[in-house]
Amino acid sequence: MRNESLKMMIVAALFAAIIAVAAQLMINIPPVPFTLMTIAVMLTATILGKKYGSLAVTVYVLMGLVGIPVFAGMKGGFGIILGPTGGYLVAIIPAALFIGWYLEKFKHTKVQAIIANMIAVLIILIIGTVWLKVVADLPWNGAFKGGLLPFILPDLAKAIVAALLGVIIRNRLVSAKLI
Ligand SMILES: O=C(O)CCCC[C@@H]1SC[C@@H]2NC(=O)N[C@@H]21
Repeated sequence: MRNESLKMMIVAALFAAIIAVAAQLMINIPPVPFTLMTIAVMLTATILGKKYGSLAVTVYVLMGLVGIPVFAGMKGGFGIILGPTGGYLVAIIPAALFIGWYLEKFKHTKVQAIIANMIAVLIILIIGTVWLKVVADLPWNGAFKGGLLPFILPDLAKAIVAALLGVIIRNRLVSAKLI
């Protein structure tokens, strides 16, 4: 394995750990917790790009899947993925892929990063809410009230913060040849 890919895999593992920590910064508002996991996912994808950003997010989900308590509230295991909040956890992988793909196509400017991160938030919230509706057997308005409405504005704000910070951090890491 080339040194460069080994270095990027280590960086991706570090970011997976950062996502795990951010997921614990949460407020329990059943049925779905408010958590900083999403901002960490968006930062990761904005900084690392499509390949290593989505790798870091996938490693995070896989760690939880095998039972490491990295999901919100220090939970882990396959049951969480199959449960009411599993859709958000599955959705962060395509969301990270989307951010990386979009920024590779349209360049890493702050405006493009805000657009990419806002679309990613919608991907996470739409998949998560549909999953919540089906798994928790809620009516559509119950799923919207519990799974989408409380998060839409805070998560769009997180998208803006992640985009602005992500572009700055990425530029610094690229200049320092760290990524
Ligand atoms: O069980 C988990 O670890 C997943 C929690 C998912 C929380 C979702 S992600 C999108 C939305 N924004 C939040 O702050 N919370 C929900």
